[in-house]
Amino acid sequence: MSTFEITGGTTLKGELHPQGAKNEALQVLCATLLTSEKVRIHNIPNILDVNRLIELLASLGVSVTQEAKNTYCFEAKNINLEYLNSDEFAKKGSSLRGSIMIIGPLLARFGKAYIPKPGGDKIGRRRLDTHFIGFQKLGADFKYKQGDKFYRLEAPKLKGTYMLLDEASVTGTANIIMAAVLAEGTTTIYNAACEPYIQQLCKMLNSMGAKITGIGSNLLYVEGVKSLSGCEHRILPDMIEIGSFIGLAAMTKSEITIKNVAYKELGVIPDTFKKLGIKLEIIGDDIHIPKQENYTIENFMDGSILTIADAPWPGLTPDLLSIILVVATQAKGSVLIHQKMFESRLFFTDKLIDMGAQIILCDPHRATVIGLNQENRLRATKMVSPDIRAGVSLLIAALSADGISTIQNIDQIDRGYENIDLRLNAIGAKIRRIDN
Ligand SMILES: CC(=O)N[C@H]1[C@@H](OP(=O)(O)OP(=O)(O)OC[C@H]2O[C@@H](n3ccc(=O)[nH]c3=O)[C@H](O)[C@@H]2O)O[C@H](CO)[C@@H](O)[C@@H]1O
Ligand SMILES: C=C(OP(=O)(O)O)C(=O)O
Repeated sequence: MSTFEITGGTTLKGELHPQGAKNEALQVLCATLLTSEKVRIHNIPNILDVNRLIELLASLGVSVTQEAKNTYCFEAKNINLEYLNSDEFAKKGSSLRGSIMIIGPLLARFGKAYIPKPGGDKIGRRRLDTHFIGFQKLGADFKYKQGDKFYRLEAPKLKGTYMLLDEASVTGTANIIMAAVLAEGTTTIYNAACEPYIQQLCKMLNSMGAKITGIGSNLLYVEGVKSLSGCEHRILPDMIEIGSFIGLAAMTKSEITIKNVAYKELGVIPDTFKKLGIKLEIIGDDIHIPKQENYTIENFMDGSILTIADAPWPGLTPDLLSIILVVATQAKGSVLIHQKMFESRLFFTDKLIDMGAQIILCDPHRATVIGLNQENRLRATKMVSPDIRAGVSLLIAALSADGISTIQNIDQIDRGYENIDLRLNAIGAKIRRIDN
């Protein structure tokens, strides 16, 4: 496992270009399995999770051609379903969360799909009921034995139906949509997740000949078609990376411009950072964060302490809460961070407390942060990255801290951030990658 050694306390200055969105990439890559024709995808981020999924698709028989740095062409003409029974598949499939989304396309096109229990962040229980109940409603037979780490689904034919999802699961909605596009008849999905990731997937599928309406809402209609054709698709900039860069600028008192952010797709993210007192200027489609010596957290209108909580889209994505928490440690004022979705995502606050941050972890879901107003810098320390977003939050904390910090297990960061060390060093950061 590699390590980052970070010399903190330097101010950064310059432009950052966000990578393509990890969570969209994982969906649209799986969608390439739905057609035997060529699918060209632009702006694919060069990150561990995406590269692992591309490798998995190639092992399944998809022909993969890299045409430019972030552009690939996929052709799923000769799929080897036998691979699903191999030990190698069991290992590769369980190494990331996104692999779960090969089920919908495989089931729709080939009538069967097996998948090992997927990986991803260990941030609490991450159930998959929504996926499997959805497939069962479409007529699939689902087999899973407790202790067996494999899920098996078979369906000679999928039939459209009405379904009300028990929760607005992001990958669950994507999976069900990809199964429904080739089902017989119309599928209505209510309480669907509607993140830009899902909207992008639906637009891509429609460009392949699918008939999906209601895009952007939580009520989707999917009229099944007999087959899909190839297409060309461009992945949106990663909104979580954009949020991470805004937080980084504020914490390190840096002036940073984030280029081509697709501002319209960012939902409540910019306003949430503004509530922490961070100034953002929108110039064309760029976000410019001016150098700020201090930032003051707003209270609610009645004077009570601000709460920032996650919620299904268009609410605030849970993937930014760890970053918001770390940024609040140097703000003026207090805020309650409420992580409603995941139950183990706030434990990394112990590390921030070691560094001198004032945080009370009220319970696994809630933390109160009392900002230091940039008066006392955090202290450098040694830490291990527990998950992707905590990892980046700790990186931001270390960049703002006095002294030299180390973060181990940075594979967790590489899972979702493309060459983060090189990109930040280019604007003045001091991060050294040590390959162990
Ligand atoms: C590969 C991928 O795309 N991963 C994302 C995806 O994971 P993923 O699709 O796995 O997450 P889900 O949307 O299924 O659910 C995440 C968690 O939130 C809970 N939940 C979900 C919906 C809801 O209305 N209420 C609720 O409490 C679930 O029980 C679960 O514990 O969506 C998560 C939620 O945005 C993000 O953190 C992950 O980055
Ligand atoms: C939780 C995340 O990823 P995954 O679902 O891949 O574990 C994330 O991107 O913050």
